Amino acid sequence: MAVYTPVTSAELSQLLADFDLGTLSHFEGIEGGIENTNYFVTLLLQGQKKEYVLTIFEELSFEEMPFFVELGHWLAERNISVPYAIRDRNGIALKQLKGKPAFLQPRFYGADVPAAQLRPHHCFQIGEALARFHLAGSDFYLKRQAHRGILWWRRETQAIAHRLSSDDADLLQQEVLAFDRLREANWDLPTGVIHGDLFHDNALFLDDRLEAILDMYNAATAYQLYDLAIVANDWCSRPDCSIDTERESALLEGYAQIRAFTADEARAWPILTRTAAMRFWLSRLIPWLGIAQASRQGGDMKLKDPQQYKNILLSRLNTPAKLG
Ligand SMILES: Nc1ncnc2c1ncn2[C@@H]1O[C@H](COP(=O)(O)OP(=O)(O)OP(=O)(O)O)[C@@H](O)[C@H]1O
Ligand SMILES: N[C@@H](CCO)C(=O)O
Repeated sequence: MAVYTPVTSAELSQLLADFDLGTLSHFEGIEGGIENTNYFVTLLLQGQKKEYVLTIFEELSFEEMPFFVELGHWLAERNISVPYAIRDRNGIALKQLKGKPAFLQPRFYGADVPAAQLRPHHCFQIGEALARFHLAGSDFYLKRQAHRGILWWRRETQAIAHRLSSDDADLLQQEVLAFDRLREANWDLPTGVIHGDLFHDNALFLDDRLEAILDMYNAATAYQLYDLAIVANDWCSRPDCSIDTERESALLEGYAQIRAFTADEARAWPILTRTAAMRFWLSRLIPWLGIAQASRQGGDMKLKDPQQYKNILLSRLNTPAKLG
């Protein structure tokens, strides 16, 4: 259960008093997420019920929030189907609940597709949607360094090395260095706002059509192809962590029909699929080792399996990914 911050109906009603969306009819915690607390909130306005989602941010500070609030508005205004923070009657979208940043957003319908049911047509659609997201976000006026990006993985691989086998520590370090070399090469790798965590559980499908992309709180300014690599590793890997090339081809085809790849992106693809695997191996390892989970109170932190991402990395090393 991932409701880390409990709220009462009185607290919620107080927040809702700033909006003209109606009165509180019902609310319930959403199980499933691991980073933030989410509630489905049903409001009654002129006899009609309408549903929203309230997110309370467990890790992001108030200072970090404007990037995400603005990004949601920016993308939604460009017809990208993502949640955005609803402004109250004074134009304020970012709220405070229990001392934490919070906002209310429209509810989307549909469900994520379980990993075992992902097919090429899902991958094709998410590829198209990600390319549209990248194009819409390419001139977004705010920039953000990923909080689990290059500085973080350089620092953390050093910090945890003594807790790992020397083979694992070397493997992480090898991929950190491979990304450093890629950056130094100054290849033509389009940069812009990326989603940063577009796993299949962050996409809703309705009647087999992609309805919305959720959970943009790892968004940052980075290589667009790196974002696609994150998607490929999650959406296109089999239970044994090998890559399903049929799904991966569909993903790349869907993406490329919206935004064509550069020649340098084709060269960078095998490296970035490994970087993306290293990033999630590391972010899963840290809580697994019991190092960093200070901000969670009142709920159990759900741990994801680091070994899966180590195996995806090994799979990417054994069979380098190809673009085109
Ligand atoms: N706007 C929305 N409309 C419909 N459902 C939503 C919306 N926002 C969140 N949800 C539901 O809440 C779940 C958790 O949301 P989200 O992925 O943003 O949380 P999180 O804690 O940041 O998760 P993660 O584990 O991916 O980091 C989603 O999987 C989805 O079921
Ligand atoms: N998608 C991440 C967790 C949320 O950031 C993972 O599977 O490790």
